[in-house]
Amino acid sequence: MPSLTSMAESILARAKKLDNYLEATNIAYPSFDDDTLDRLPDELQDERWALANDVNELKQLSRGAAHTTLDCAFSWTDAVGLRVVYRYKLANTVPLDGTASYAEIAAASGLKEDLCRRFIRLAMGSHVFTEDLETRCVRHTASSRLLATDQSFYDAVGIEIDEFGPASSKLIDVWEKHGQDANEPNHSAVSMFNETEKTFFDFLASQPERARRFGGAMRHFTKGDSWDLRHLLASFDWKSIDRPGAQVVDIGGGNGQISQYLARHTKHVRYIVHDLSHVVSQARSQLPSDLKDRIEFVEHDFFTPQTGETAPAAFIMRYILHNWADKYATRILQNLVPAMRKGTKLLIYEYVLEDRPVTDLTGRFGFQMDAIMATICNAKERTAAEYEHILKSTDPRYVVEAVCRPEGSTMSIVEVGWEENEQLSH
Ligand SMILES: C[S@@+](CC[C@H](N)C(=O)[O-])C[C@H]1O[C@@H](n2cnc3c(N)ncnc32)[C@H](O)[C@@H]1O
Repeated sequence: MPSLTSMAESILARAKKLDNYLEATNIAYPSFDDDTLDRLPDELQDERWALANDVNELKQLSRGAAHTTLDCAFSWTDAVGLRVVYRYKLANTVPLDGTASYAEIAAASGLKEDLCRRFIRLAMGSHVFTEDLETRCVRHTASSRLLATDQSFYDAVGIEIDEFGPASSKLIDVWEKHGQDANEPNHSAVSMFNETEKTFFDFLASQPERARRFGGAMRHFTKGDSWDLRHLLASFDWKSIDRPGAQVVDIGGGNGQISQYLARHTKHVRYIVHDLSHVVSQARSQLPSDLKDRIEFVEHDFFTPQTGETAPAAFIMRYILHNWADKYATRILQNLVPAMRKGTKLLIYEYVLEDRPVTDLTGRFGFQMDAIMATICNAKERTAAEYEHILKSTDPRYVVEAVCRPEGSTMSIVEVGWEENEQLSH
């Protein structure tokens, strides 16, 4: 491990770089009131995240082993403070540019004044709100102001703190009841927590406000450059299949977001979006008219085999396999086999998990997603080796040809080919 001084020097060098930019462009230094680092250009954003990672390492070393572990153990207390703020919409009870007394917050929210004071002060430990020391009134910080003004940010906080977090308390109970290889989506921690035998998505279908929140949260989480679909273009040689007559089948393609984007960036390929009937009928009616000759929506349950009459140039799946345990992921892959031919590609567009421990704050996201997938549907994020394993165990003719994560992208493409090998096919 480097010395504390050399770690601090590296932090200093990064901080200076950011300060230099802020000073040169007359942007204020960041404060808890104004997150000015959001205004850094793309090329300096990486420096900002590197600074946060370095500071986090130094913080953990200086807190020491016991305190760092206890910080993690106590993190539920921060979460519960934020949950109270979320549930009682406390951010909306404080004027954006003024202050509110605890009595006013209590009157506006319906939460007892004493509880408002205690839980808001708990949240203040994470710089969600601050208090005017003279008047003892509450004022916004950048974080609480975001909660009051950005609905998808509010939804993202809500889904974690009010849905997934509490449900995760049932994860171990699920393993004890259904076994450690529990893989039924309707026996998940979310299902147990909500006392239902429904899957999370079926359950959401009967809860319009929670379904809306889920959609808002997903929009927030997929904002930003690292999620930009241009990375999908850089992950695969689309020109290699962009010829007259070529078809790409978008398995579980939802409203066709991926197909629409690809249709606008390829010339000839036709996109066939497969999904369940209720999704298809809605998606069809929302398809922009200029894409009607390039995109077709077809009802197809991916737990039934492809007909195999025509072999598409490629199948693509985004956010499909990570929703399913290996048992089901294998069935989905098995059902493509009748349509696979030499030259057909299967493009799995997913978060591909690192096969090593990751401590940096950005890279840990994949492991956090993995915990979420376990909680909501007994599913998982997978490493490249795990993708290879489920493909090979489904059918040895599947061959992983590349795993590509373009620079700056969160998502990767696992590019899979099909080997028509006489010996294997008999
Ligand atoms: C997480 S969404 C991903 C949607 C789309 N691939 C995207 O990336 O925008 C999962 C999709 O799988 C679809 N789905 C779930 N079960 C299915 C099944 N048995 N057959 C076909 N589609 C299914 C859902 O309706 C939903 O559109």
